[in-house]
Amino acid sequence: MSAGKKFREALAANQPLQIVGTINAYSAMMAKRIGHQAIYLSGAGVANASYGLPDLGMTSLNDVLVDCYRITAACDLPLMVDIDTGWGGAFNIAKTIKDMEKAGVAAVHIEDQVAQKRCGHRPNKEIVSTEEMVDRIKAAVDARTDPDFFIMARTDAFAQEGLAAAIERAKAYVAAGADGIFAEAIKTEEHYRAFTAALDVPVLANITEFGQTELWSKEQLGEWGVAMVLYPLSAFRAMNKAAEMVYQTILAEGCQKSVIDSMQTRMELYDYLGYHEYEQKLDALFAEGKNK
Ligand SMILES: C[C@](O)(C(=O)O)[C@H](CC(=O)O)C(=O)O
Ligand SMILES: [Mg+2]
Repeated sequence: MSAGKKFREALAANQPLQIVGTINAYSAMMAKRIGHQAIYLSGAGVANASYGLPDLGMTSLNDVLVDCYRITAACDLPLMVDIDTGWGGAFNIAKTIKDMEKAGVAAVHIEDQVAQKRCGHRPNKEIVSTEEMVDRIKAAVDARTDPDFFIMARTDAFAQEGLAAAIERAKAYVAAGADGIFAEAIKTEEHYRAFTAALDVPVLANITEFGQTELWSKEQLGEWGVAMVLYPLSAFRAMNKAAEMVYQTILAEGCQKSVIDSMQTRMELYDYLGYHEYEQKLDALFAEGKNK
């Protein structure tokens, strides 16, 4: 089954579908074992974690692809990827889609900000015209080879143009072939209800922390018609805080004993990795060698 098909099945089976950010291959393995159905590679996450850069459109297609390959090699959950503005004009966007499919990605979202983009929850975002975004979507849709590969349009228009204009844009994006709509940085129950009522494609709510959106629950969002709930950087933020505490403690106390309880144990780590199965195979191979 293709990655795109897996994503669509997960979407049909879960209302709404929770999609958790997995900053690396190992996080993706943990998310799967814990029972999640879909995972996400954040554009901000790649910029921040893999390159030490802010989320300002400075990472390239190839920078993001490296992380896609690592994650899809380690975990077979459907992966949604943030492709920012698609990295260029129609040809570039087509290449992005083809490369994402080849990397085993299930779904992407492409946004209507200018190339010099910002995080969706920051002020002073600039957006392109509806026509330009429609062209981006058409280029993406035309380029896919798997009809199940899921192409979502993200609109950042709410902040600048308001609710009605953002919904009009979303409608135009759906008419251009978008399979779903990511309504970025909308704020209230009324906003979500207005989006989901106006559109007949799945709508995604980005429940990112410390931004514009309240941390609405999956149940609340589901009632308002939302089909996908995204937690792009939740685990990453928690990892960072834990790491910060460990670095500080080692320096301040000369020892890590006081923070040992915040650490995943060696056994837990090995369990997620299937370390013992590998080790047993190795032992068996060695034993065979000795019997000869
Ligand atoms: C979803 C997002 O595009 C991302 O790159 O993860 C970000 C998340 C964030 O900065 O909290 C966004 O622009 O919303
Ligand atoms: Mg992003």
